[in-house]
Amino acid sequence: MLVRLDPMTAPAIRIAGLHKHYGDLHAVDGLDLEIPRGEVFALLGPNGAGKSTTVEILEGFRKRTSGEVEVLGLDPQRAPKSWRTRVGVMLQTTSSATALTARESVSYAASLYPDPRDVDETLEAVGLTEKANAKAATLSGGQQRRLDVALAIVGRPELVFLDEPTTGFDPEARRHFWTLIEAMRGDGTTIVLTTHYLDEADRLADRIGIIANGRLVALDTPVGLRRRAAAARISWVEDGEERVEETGAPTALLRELLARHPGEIEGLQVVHPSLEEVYLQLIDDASHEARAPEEATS
Ligand SMILES: Nc1ncnc2c1ncn2[C@@H]1O[C@H](COP(=O)(O)OP(=O)(O)OP(=O)(O)O)[C@@H](O)[C@H]1O
Repeated sequence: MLVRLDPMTAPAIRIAGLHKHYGDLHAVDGLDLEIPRGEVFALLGPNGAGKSTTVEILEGFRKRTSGEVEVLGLDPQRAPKSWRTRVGVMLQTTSSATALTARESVSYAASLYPDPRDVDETLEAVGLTEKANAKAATLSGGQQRRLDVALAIVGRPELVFLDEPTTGFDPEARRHFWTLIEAMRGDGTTIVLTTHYLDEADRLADRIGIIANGRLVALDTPVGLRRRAAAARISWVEDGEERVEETGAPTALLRELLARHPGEIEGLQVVHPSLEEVYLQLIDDASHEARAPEEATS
């Protein structure tokens, strides 16, 4: 049960016991989560894990089966229109392929909000200045996604949902987008993004939630998640042969190596596990756990 809080100061998002069933499928299966204001939160998980369903419930576009949800202090299913102007939304599928130009689309969206950003500044922020007068329908896939980002942020939302925002972006556009997110974080905007790019989550997120089979299987800072894989991999060449050791105490092993080899240690590398390795392990563990009850009954 969510305790009543002042809607103006409540956390950006509160979720308690959220379930969403599609027939027999439990797409969201008992989710509890709180996201404070000003946080950049990344929701990760494999295809079909329940990320978009969760985000769409939070956006007020999908009804939940049960549980409680509060976004900026209000239930999205019952929130008044004024609530929607405080929330920016970028859906997973592009919504911008219209006959309007990029500038006209952003201007129109800006007209719906009480205190919008400057239209040209918004186009610049997403790297679309040169395409401002191009019809949205003629933009490339990546450019349309950039326009979607512009439409989500032009209203100067307190909270913005970005569902796989950089899918189709070239590497330069992704870097540009990261700078934009960092600037929005600097302004105190709460940002919830789903992504399949672990480097993006690692770089941008204050906290990461990993969801599998509709359940949160990890919730931590990027550093905290990486620390879960205790072992570092140290490799070097000794007597002409490559040696590799995995250790939870890399400094101790390095000291020992340095003592044994007073000179240069050939091919020395210390590699810490990436977020991707930790993520894949967590997802693998979750899928084994999900299968275990079925195996027990079959
Ligand atoms: N309208 C619907 N009717 C029936 N099943 C649905 C519906 N929408 C989603 N699902 C199912 O619910 C599960 C969760 O889907 P969801 O789109 O939330 O996953 P996701 O984590 O966002 O995946 P992806 O990374 O592929 O976008 C999937 O198994 C999907 O097939």
